[in-house]
Amino acid sequence: MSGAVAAARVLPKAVTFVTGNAKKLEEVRAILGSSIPFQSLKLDLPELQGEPEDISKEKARMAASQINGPVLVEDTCLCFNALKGLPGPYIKWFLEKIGHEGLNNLLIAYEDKSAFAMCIFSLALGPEEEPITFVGKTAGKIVPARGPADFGWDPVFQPDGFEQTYAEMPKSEKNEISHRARALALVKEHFASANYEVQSGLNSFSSTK
Ligand SMILES: Nc1ncnc2c1ncn2[C@H]1C[C@H](O)[C@@H](COP(=O)(O)OP(=O)(O)OP(=O)(O)O)O1
Ligand SMILES: [Mg+2]
Repeated sequence: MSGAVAAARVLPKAVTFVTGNAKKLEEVRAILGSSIPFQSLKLDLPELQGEPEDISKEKARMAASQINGPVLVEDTCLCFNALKGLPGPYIKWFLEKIGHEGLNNLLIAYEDKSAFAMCIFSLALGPEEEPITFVGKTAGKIVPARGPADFGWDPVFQPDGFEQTYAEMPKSEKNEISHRARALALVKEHFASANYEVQSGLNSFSSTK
């Protein structure tokens, strides 16, 4: 389904962004501002296996059936080109087990330190609906950790064209070029053209401008 839907689609309630990661939520709020009204819910959804887009879609299906309403979820991958895209969606466990140094060590045998950060949002309008995906990528390279270590692998990812790692960059700058910002730009475009109407109790709003 593309973003160009003519008839207004009534959603029973506002979209819920489901994540167990407070930092992700913080970035999504900072990037979206008030452009898309959403609520959030902290739920630890299972970490699935497979191709990144399938993982994100399945995550949305699970969240939509738990919430019984429209949901937005996001799955983040860090893909090393020398390793044909791994750790990819498994970056969470790699980071947890081997840390920043271990991530660098994975590439010791390779000259190619290039990588890309990828963020895949999936929007499911309800439990029985096929999720729509929005993919954002930012190319860069893996470097020894620099900068504050308060968000995941930010200290070891240096985006192309910048001298700083994600962790060293001012948040506002990161939020302009990040994989998450690029995916959210597509989410915004979709909401701007999809003509959703939300009805929840006394409140209602339309996603069109
Ligand atoms: N922008 C980012 N910069 C650095 N690290 C990130 C970023 N986004 C996510 N991470 C980390 C957090 C996780 O360890 C891993 C992504 O795994 P993922 O399953 O998408 O997140 P999560 O399990 O923390 O939240 P969720 O509940 O939304 O799945 O990468
Ligand atoms: Mg997760």
